Amino acid sequence: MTAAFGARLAAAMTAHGPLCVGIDPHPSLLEAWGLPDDAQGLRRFALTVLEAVGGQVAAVKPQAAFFERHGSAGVAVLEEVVAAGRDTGTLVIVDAKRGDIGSTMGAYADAFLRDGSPLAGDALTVSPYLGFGSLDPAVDLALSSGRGLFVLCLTSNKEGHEVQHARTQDGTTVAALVAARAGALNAGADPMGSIGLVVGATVGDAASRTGVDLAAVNGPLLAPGVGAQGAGPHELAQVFGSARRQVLASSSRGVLVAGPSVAALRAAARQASDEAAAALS
Ligand SMILES: O=c1ccn([C@@H]2O[C@H](COP(=O)(O)O)[C@@H](O)[C@H]2O)c(=O)[nH]1
Repeated sequence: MTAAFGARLAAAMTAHGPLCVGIDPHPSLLEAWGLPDDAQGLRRFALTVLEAVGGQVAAVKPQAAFFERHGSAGVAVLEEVVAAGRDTGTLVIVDAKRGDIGSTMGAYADAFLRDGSPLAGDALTVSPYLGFGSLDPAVDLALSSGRGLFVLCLTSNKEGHEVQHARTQDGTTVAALVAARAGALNAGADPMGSIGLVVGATVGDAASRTGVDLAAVNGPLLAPGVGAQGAGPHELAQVFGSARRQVLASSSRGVLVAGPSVAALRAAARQASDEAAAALS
């Protein structure tokens, strides 16, 4: 039986530091790397990133959108990248941000979380904005298969507050509700549960302003926004306070601009990981 995702991630962060490298084959990066904007270019790009950081960082996070924009050929590359990432021993978080009514969510869960599915990594990003309970099929399958979820809570984009800071009739914010539901699923887990949140490293004091108790989530906190979106060590320390040990900082372009040299990519990832570790210690 596979160990729980939360325990596997905690061990990976202890071994390699608290960094997730995003695999985001932007057209502009493909061009900068001298690669074509097609499925072969994607494949070369993603496998180069894995050669550089596989076994060196806690996790990688392929962004599904950049593969899907190439249709079935791109999705086939994503499948290859998920398998190759897992073969390196590095945890693979598929950033597909799925969310739908429960019956359809069951199909997404089968695609991204079921043993044997070619798109199933170690964890999946999901959206709770059809109601947290709509995620139940994904929660059930993640927990029974040793996988994890990262539920969008306080996202790194400037528009996120329109929905996430909104208050329900009793004054609770939407973000606080999402965080409390994740925390309930992680209750009693040691060292931490498998139902994480996405909390951008760019959100400043939003957690305290929205009443989100990050430490009480007792699960991993995926923190995009490091690097290209402007957040760095100072912001990581500021945003996460006493929940620092749960944080997996995520950087895509901030590392990827160092390519296509494998050595330069590896060095950029090591520097980002060391900086995150220092900020979160
Ligand atoms: O709140 C969120 C949730 C997800 N993301 C994703 O992370 C990466 C960020 O890329 P950078 O190049 O490091 O800016 C990207 O795949 C986003 O879709 C996010 O940025 N914010």
